[in-house]
Amino acid sequence: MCTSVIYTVGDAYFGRNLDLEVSFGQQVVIMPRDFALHFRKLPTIAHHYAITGMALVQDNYPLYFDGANEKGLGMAGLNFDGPAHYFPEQTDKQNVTPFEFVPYVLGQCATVAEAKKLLKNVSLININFSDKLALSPLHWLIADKSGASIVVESTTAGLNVYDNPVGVLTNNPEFPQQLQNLANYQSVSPANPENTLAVNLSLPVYSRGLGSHFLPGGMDSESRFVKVAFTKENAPVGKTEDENVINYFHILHSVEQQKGLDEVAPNTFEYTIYSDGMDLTTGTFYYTTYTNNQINAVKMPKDHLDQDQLMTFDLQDKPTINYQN
Ligand SMILES: C[C@H](CCC(=O)NCCS(=O)(=O)O)[C@H]1CC[C@H]2[C@@H]3[C@H](O)C[C@@H]4C[C@H](O)CC[C@]4(C)[C@H]3C[C@H](O)[C@]12C
Repeated sequence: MCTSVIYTVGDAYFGRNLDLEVSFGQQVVIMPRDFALHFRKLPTIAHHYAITGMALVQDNYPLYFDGANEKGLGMAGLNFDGPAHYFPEQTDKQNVTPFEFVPYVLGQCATVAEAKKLLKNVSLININFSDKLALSPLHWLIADKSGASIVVESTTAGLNVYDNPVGVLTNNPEFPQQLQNLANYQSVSPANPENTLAVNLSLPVYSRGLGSHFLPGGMDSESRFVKVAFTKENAPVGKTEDENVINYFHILHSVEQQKGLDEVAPNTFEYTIYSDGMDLTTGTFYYTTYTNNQINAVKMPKDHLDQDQLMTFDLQDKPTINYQN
């Protein structure tokens, strides 16, 4: 499972938890403006917006899991196994394969409004990256620094683009059902509850936090959607970048998966391999990993973006314990 959020507090922070049982060897990858973007069925884009994100580089091609561009538009791909459907090539469409989709959008669009326009004529097609790397069934959260966000889901019905009033995405079911399910939890609150069950009964408020008693806490996609929406909507607004980055990671870590809790095959457990987020105004990319809770950061080198070579940064995965004696 995975979770992606946009947290808007002056600057906006966008990113995700990557939850899986195996790591792909991903790195932080900066794609500068002149890195030639080749497509299977579309003309090459020679000059585009620069992108920073988490990607697996294969044959000098960055397969982005998530990222954001220099204009403050972010995009993350999350598992959508079952409903996801990709199409054969269509003559009247911009045919994009899912592994090209993140750079296709982030390379050309500065805002969610621009992305919506671009998506009007896009079809996601079923062409694998290679024999070894088949397509993944994904859906995507796209968000910009104004806080606007959309969800893109390619199903047998076609390419569905939904406005996202919550600014979060997890996995199945389809996005409209996630919103419908969220409505079931509207009485959950950070405040102590009022007794509306039976006003003549004296019910003690025996614990702090009783307003969130019915907040789901499971690893499943619907539970994480509700929990992260609650955490994000009630997150404080910090006064500094440090405070907001810390708030942001607390939101993502509220739905992180610890090893041992989500068995996907006998004795194999999905866990949160990394959590990341970009400040969509400054372009600084932050991340933590399962073994290293220290927040690491890679700045967008704004004066060195007019070039054509990828910049890669290995994940800092070693535990950092600050021994005090
Ligand atoms: C598995 C990842 C999504 C995490 C997630 O949602 N997990 C939940 C699993 S489940 O619902 O509980 O089954 C997705 C996100 C981005 C994906 C990667 C990116 O799309 C980039 C390439 C695309 C290639 O076609 C396949 C390898 C790949 C490198 C993908 C592997 C994998 O499918 C990734 C890493």
